[in-house]
Amino acid sequence: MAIVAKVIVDVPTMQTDRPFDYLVPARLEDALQAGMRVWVQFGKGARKVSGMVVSVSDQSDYDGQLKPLLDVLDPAPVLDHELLKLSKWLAQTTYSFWIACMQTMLPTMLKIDAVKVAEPVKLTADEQQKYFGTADSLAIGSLNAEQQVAVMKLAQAGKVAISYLKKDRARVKKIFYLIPQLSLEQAAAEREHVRKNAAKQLKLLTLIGEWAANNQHPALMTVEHQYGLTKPVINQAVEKGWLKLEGHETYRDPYPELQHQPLTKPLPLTPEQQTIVTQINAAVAERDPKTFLLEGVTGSGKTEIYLQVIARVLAAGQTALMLVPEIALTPQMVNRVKGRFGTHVAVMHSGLSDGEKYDEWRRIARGEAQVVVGARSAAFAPLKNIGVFIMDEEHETSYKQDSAPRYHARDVLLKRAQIHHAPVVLGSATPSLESRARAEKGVYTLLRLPHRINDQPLPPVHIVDMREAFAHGAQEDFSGPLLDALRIRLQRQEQSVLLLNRRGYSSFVMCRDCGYVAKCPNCDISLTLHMDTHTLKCHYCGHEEPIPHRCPNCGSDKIRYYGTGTQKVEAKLQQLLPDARILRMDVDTTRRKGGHARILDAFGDHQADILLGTQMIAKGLDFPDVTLVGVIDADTALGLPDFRASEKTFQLLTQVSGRAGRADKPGEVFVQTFNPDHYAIQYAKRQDYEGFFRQEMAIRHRGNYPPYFYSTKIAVSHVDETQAAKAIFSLAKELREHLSDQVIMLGPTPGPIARLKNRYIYQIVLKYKHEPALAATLQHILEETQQSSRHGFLVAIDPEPLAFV
Ligand SMILES: Nc1ncnc2c1ncn2[C@@H]1O[C@H](COP(=O)(O)OP(=O)(O)OP(=O)(O)O)[C@@H](O)[C@H]1O
Ligand SMILES: [Zn+2]
Ligand SMILES: [Zn+2]
Repeated sequence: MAIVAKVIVDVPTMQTDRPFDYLVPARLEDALQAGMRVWVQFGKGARKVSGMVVSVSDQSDYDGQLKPLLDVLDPAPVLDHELLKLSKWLAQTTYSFWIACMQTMLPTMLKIDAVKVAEPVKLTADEQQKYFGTADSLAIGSLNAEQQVAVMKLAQAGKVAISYLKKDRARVKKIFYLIPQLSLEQAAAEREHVRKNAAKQLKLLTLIGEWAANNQHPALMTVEHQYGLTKPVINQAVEKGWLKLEGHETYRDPYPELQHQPLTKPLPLTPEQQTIVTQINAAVAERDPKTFLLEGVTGSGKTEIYLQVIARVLAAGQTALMLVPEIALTPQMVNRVKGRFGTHVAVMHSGLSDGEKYDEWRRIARGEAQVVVGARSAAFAPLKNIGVFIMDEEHETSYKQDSAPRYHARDVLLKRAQIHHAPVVLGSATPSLESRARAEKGVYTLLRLPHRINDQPLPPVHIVDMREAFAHGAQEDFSGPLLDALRIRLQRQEQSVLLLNRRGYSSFVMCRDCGYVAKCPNCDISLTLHMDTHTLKCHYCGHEEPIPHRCPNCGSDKIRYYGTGTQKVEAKLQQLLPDARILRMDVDTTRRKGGHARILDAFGDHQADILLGTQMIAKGLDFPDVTLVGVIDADTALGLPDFRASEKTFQLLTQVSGRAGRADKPGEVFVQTFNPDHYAIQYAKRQDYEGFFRQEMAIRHRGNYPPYFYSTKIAVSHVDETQAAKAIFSLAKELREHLSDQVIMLGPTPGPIARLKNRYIYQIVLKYKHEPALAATLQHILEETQQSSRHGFLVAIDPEPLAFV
């Protein structure tokens, strides 16, 4: 009987988004398993493409002659049964291509596909610029689904060649060891045959004798360093048969400095902590996939709870998956988990090199690491037998991916929890409204830690009305009360943290004479200044140009940089407090690898009195001598047309306030604002999450916003604005026909960025409570646009978007 492999091919289009049957050649019959990548011939031209085996069967639904599968890429499955199942669920719930979802789950180095420009280049200058910029090749994995389709089309037109770069095996890092092939006596005898002036060879022979006698296999690297024996000398010895080189796979350790620290001991829990740990442990033991919402004020000891639950899970022979927001993956958090569980921990976040990521992934897949700490994409870590899922700072918006597949890591954890029969712990001092509302309804179990460890009070928060402050001679960004508080800290040799709540982290260029702002020629967005390369870049399409010295519009030379302003604020602060030692943390000072860690270490070391930074300083920092937190501009987000603006402001203020007075010295917070009476600011002053939750829920209820309503955003884009507009209106009509009249439709409107990568965007937001026909309707719309994609339409569907506009 023939064995058939069901393969999802790496051709991300709607028509190919299903398994195709291939005949498994006899030589592979025993070896082939689901979750392995393979080479197959596909389509009219019988192109060679890669694909993923999703199942192996002895039956085929296809009547024609099956093509044989060409080859396997992986010696073992890269996706196990659970992750394969998860990938299908992900594709359905995010309206994405199945193959794209599977690729999202794998580390970059396992993605074998890169697209290269064909030689000779047949792309028009426009196409070259649009897809490749100045590069001559690009990884197709770095493109979104729509771009991938576009590039595939270029490939079909023979304009670019697809070349598959398989790097993963070559990139396995190996350590070579020297295995003596001579005994002590043989080595001595061999010395007689060597020229007397060949000092290196004589030395090596002596060493070989010693290693043989002591049964040692020294590492090549050590031998080179310790004895100054160069590679040619050793290669010669290998040729002569004195030595053998043996390569052993090894891992890159992203945190070498943590290697030799003694492990920390669990702290004796407070009664509050103990009650919570007991409840979570009970669910772990009963394999109850329930969700806990751990609402604990800042500094209440949530992390210690996570660590003790993880310890319990490990003791039972299970594994643990813990997510933290990218921004909080400071060495502080990694230290705490690695410090407790040492080599059992694998870390996954974007700060690691591709090689490091790949190594950590392999350690997990092979069962060598049982605890995973990572950012969003670590939700797909290939752990087996997971005993608990933890998501710290569960309200963080970085858990939602804003390109396809548009998934939320929280949903992934909840789904995996069902498969593994394990509980989920969502922790935060300021839970998302969605999660807190679910706890209210009893869908999640609410656990609360209302007190700080050692019953330290939460720091008092003073609201400074900046309108008044300016009347009383405030110095630009600094009110009198904040400056006084800073001076007191300097006298007492205590530390302060200052938050500059500027929206976005980008800097731009503007002409002071005519107001011209440098904009991207392809997108409706200003270009971002990069001082390191001295260029202006578009973060959306990659367009890059030199910084102008004269205004291209009016010719004036008064063209200036504007930006987050941290540098300017720092200069002003230094002028006001000449003796203060200030550390600045923003995109510029953390751009280089490890920049983040260096600044935090220096601050922890008391090399500075004041840490001044953007949002990245608000989270997870635990410095005992910080007794003052200042927020320079609390309201920047409040003016945005975003229904989550109040929630985000409240969360940010509460989180950053939580950095003060965490140890025995009491803390104090100053929040400067132009809206002192705004409820988000008032509740943050009282650090009253529950109060804020109730008021905000009332407002969401009145506006029919989440969490009272579900929402989905649908965007259509086209290079021709009229076409895009027409398409969105016909799409709106179709949605109205198929959906109930309970659905609230916002739009059609132009997208928040009206043009991106030369495509005009129009959008619709749907709000609804229960709409069983929605998924099928959207799926149908996607299929339709695929048909019409030769007319250049692209549709993007975003379930539960972070923002409507
Ligand atoms: N049971 C305990 N006994 C003594 N100290 C503890 C205990 N639990 C936690 N701590 C200490 O209290 C401090 C605050 O705890 P932790 O950082 O875990 O709080 P958190 O709730 O995670 O804080 P945040 O949300 O603000 O980051 C830490 O320095 C921690 O080591
Ligand atoms: Zn100008
Ligand atoms: Zn652009």
